[in-house]
Parts: sequence; C-alpha cells; structure tokens
Amino acid sequence: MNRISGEHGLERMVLEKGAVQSAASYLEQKGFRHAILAADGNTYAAAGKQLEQELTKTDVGVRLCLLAPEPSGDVVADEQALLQLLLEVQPGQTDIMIAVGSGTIHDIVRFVSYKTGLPFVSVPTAPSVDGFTSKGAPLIVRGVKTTFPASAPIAIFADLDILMQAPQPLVAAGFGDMLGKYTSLFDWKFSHLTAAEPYDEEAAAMTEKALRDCVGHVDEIGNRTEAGIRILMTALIESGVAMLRFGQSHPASGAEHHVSHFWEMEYLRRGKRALLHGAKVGVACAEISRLYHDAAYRGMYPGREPAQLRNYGDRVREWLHEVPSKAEIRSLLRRAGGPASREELGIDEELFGRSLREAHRLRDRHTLLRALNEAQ
Ligand SMILES: NC(=O)C1=CN([C@@H]2O[C@H](COP(=O)(O)OP(=O)(O)OC[C@H]3O[C@@H](n4cnc5c(N)ncnc54)[C@H](OP(=O)(O)O)[C@@H]3O)[C@@H](O)[C@H]2O)C=CC1
Ligand SMILES: O=C(CO)COP(=O)(O)O
Repeated sequence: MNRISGEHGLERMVLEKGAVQSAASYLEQKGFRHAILAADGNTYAAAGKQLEQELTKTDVGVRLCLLAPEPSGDVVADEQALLQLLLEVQPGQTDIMIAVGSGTIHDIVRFVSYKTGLPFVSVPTAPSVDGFTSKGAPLIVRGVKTTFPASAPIAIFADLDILMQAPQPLVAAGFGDMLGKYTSLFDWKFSHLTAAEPYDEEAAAMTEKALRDCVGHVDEIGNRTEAGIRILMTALIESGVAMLRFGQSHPASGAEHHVSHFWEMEYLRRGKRALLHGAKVGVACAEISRLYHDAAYRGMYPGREPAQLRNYGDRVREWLHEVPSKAEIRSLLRRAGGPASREELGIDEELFGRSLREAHRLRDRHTLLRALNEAQ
C-alpha cells in the first residue's frame, strides 16, 4: 500500500519512507494554517520534532500539545488528557489536529476531533495497534474502559523510517493485536448466528486477509525487516479500515479484547504501569482459544453447556477449526518476539481467573465467552 484515496473520508493513506515530509506538504496544500500537534515525550522525539521542523518550512503554524503522563508514567486516554488537548484548541483559529504517536494518542485526538468538529491527520510512530484509522475511541472514563464514537483521520502518513525505529515490544504488540483477529472474527460470526448481531462479509474478509498476511510473514515481523514492518503496518491499517467501514469494532475485537481491557482497568486501579495493548490481546487470544476449544470439542461444561452450543455446535466447531490452538498462538507470539503467556506478561492467577469469568460484561457483545459465563 502506498497511496489510496477516497476511503470513507480518509482521503489519503501513505505508507513509505519519508512520509513525514509528505504530511507537511499535504497540510500546506490543504490550506490549513493553525495546527495542534499532539504527542508525548517519546513520540515527539520519534517523529513530532521532525514534523514540527518540516512545518516551519510551510505556512502552517503549529502549537505543540505535549500530553502529560499519569503518576504511573503512562499517558492514558482519560478525562485529564482529553481536557489537556481541549485547552489547546483556539476556537475560530485552530483548523487541524495532528496525532503523532501510537494507540493512546490517536484515541485522545480522535475523540476531541469528533467533539470539536476539527479534522485530524494521523502520524503513527509505531506499528503497535490497529486503531489508527478507526472511528471508535476506547477511553478510560471514571476508571472504566468504554468505547465512544469518534472521528477517523482525514489522512494517515505512516513513515517507514520511523516505524522501523520503533521499540521491538511495540512491533510485537502490533502483531499480537493482529493475532487477536482469530478469536474476534470467530466471536463476530458466533454473535451474528446466535444473537443476530450485524455482520459484514467484506469487513470480515478484509480483516482475515490482513491477519493471514501477518501470520505468513511472522519471522520478517519478528526481525523487524523493512518488508516485515510494511506488511504489519499495512495489516493494522486494513484492520482499522475494516472497523471504519463496518462502523463498529466487531471485526477486530471479541472476547480477547474484553479480557485485555479487564486487565488494563485492574492495572490502572492498582496504579501499575500499563502493559501494551497488543501484548495483552495476543496472550488473551491464546487463552480464549484454549477455553473455546475445551468448551466446543472437549465438553468441558457438562450439565451447563450453553444453548448456543447445543443448537449450533456443528457450525461453531467448523469455525473454531480455523482458530489455532493455544500452543500455536503462543508459538507465533514468540516468533514475533513478544510475551506468549500470562506469566510472562505478569498477570496473576486471581486476576486471570476473574477476567475469564467477568470480562464479557465490559461490552454488549454476544461472544462465546459471554454464552459460557451466562449458561446455567
Ligand atoms: N481506536 C481503536 O480502534 C483502537 C484503540 N486501541 C487503544 O490503543 C491503546 C494502546 O496503544 P499502544 O500503541 O499499544 O500503546 P500507547 O499508545 O499507550 O504507547 C505505548 C508506549 O509506546 C511509546 N512509543 C510509541 N511510539 C514510540 C516510538 N517510536 N519510540 C519510542 N516509544 C514509542 C509511548 O511513549 P510514551 O511513554 O511517551 O507515551 C508509550 O510509552 C489502548 O488504549 C487501546 O485500547 C487499540 C486498538 C484499536
Ligand atoms: O482495540 C480495539 C481493536 O483492536 C477496539 O477495542 P473496542 O472493541 O473496545 O473498541
């Protein structure tokens, strides 16, 4: 993917070396004159400073919003960060925002963009999540992770020079976020069949292709070759476009994401430093795969098999056949250089057990996890 236009308001997608320069000329050509550049300490160093310098060669003025970390050390997409960015907006003057960072900074900017009506441009600094192009923002509000409607960027400039410098754990996390599509795609079909949740073949096919491209190139991704990073970033963008096209996160987010969100909220409550989103999703995907295979093939729920499995067992087993086993998912995570087990991540047994019993409550989705937990 180099340049694609006209996708749901996303008028420009650039994935190439030197894309930051293209971002500056795009902003100037579009006639923007008063930009806010949102970044944090790391992402300003990785790309923000360079973009700021490029913009000084144009007529686009820039106001820097350096998002402040919480006492834990992390920038969090919560009330404080949203307010910090909102305070920088000059009514009647600011005409564009630029998100320079990874998942968290994009969610802060996309939500403020939605509420103020100001467009935004995406400059990813790491191939760590598939949320760059989505129009939902998972935010922490009063300690609870909830997804709110938000805006997609009008353009994305993903600079391979920058993405290839991203720390290896962020790359492995991006791969983990993609592996999560094994279970999210399964849960999406399951919720459509058993609870008539809306479904879109095209969005599902697009996500599945992105997943297979990543799995087929896991070693290049693990070795952070240029080809590997290009394939991973393309897949993450495509997965985000599938969410954008469908309008909700079903293609990309099932029980593995609900479990990951559960862990994230608990870490915030404990004041612990956050674990990377995609690292959690990858490990949760392996665990959900084991749970689902046990339930559907090995009858691990004697006497309380969910009605959905009694009624649709054959179809469910056929779909589960496409979901690799826990061991296979772990092996892929290792090859990408990321944590593969909850022990490696540091999730304790109590939190793990509680998350499997309760995480389905975080979203109103009819996943198999929810069916298993609600079966009498
Ligand atoms: N909207 C959507 O559809 C989606 C949203 N998400 C959300 O995204 C969030 C997670 O995003 P994720 O990208 O994993 O993590 P974060 O955006 O939280 O960033 C993780 C860390 O990476 C650092 N960083 C980023 N780029 C670089 C770089 N090039 N060099 C050095 N450090 C860098 C950041 O620096 P610093 O320490 O300075 O912050 C931060 O410490 C979650 O809240 C998740 O829910 C995930 C998927 C989809
Ligand atoms: O993280 C996501 C996709 O990778 C989206 O999460 P939500 O389903 O919570 O919006």
